[in-house]
Amino acid sequence: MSDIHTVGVVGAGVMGTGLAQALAQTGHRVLLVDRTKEILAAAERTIAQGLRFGRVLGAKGPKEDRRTVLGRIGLTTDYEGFDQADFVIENITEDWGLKKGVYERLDAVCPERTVFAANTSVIPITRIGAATSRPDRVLGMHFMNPVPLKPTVEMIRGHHTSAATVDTARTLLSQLGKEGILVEDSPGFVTNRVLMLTVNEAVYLVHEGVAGAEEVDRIFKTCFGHTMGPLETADLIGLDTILQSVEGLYTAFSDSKYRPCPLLVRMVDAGLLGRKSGQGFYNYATTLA
Ligand SMILES: NC(=O)c1ccc[n+]([C@@H]2O[C@H](COP(=O)([O-])OP(=O)(O)OC[C@H]3O[C@@H](n4cnc5c(N)ncnc54)[C@H](O)[C@@H]3O)[C@@H](O)[C@H]2O)c1
Repeated sequence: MSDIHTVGVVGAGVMGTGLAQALAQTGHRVLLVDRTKEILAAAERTIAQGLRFGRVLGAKGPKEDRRTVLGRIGLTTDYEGFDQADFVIENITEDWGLKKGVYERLDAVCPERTVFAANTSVIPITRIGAATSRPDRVLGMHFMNPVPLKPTVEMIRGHHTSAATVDTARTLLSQLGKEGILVEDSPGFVTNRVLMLTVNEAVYLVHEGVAGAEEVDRIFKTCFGHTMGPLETADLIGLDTILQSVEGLYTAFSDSKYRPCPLLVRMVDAGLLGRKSGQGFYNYATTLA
């Protein structure tokens, strides 16, 4: 597979901005699409800020002027340029109804050769592939947050995903300076089947008054050597995404062990989404600017 040059990134939230930054920093032409110009403008500011700090923290790619890197990112609300996309990575809200509509649109606007990667948390890749006319060219690429700094990606093979598609995805990952670990399709894959259950159970501990958020996190960090506790991780991911993922697992497995904690539901209803809203289990008001 020859090099991948033009990459469409759908969704300019936490993951889409990180991906656009990582791709542009490694020389790719990026087409970033979201619903409104305002969201895209905010995404551009986040990426500019990420470029300022990312290099210090160890992001991949040659040292380049920030404007050169930002100049590789085209912003669009109507998929302009996607007829040139070699590869598309979808990162919209974890909602099957919304994602289905996006895949139908992508299928219509992208060339037949374009590979689609779903950066979903729990939705089965086989179901996503079936919403397109190219299920052999659809796979899961579950990036970790923050994308520019995380070296490993969980790759998921759907029922129809071809070996050539997996190879193409590996080519893109090597261009990004990342490595993939391939697993088979199942709701939540490996990462989120375990992580979402852990986070939800940690929220239950706070809900039941067994321990405060800080105590829960400190136990994981100091007893198990984790860099972050489960509730800090939840704040980083976004509590809305956690809730959508836990609900997705609950539905997929029809298993009550994935029942969402009422405190998680209440926090999402209250707009306490973690880092992205400035308040979750911890306060980030001073770090948002
Ligand atoms: N946050 C994480 O740590 C993480 C990690 C891995 C995977 N994921 C997955 O990545 C995806 C995105 O998560 P996120 O945290 O970036 O969410 P987010 O809420 O930060 O961003 C989602 C973006 O999708 C946009 N969007 C919604 N509907 C759209 C549509 N029809 N067309 C175009 N854009 C649309 C929203 O406007 C928003 O900007 C989800 O599927 C999530 O499960 C998240």
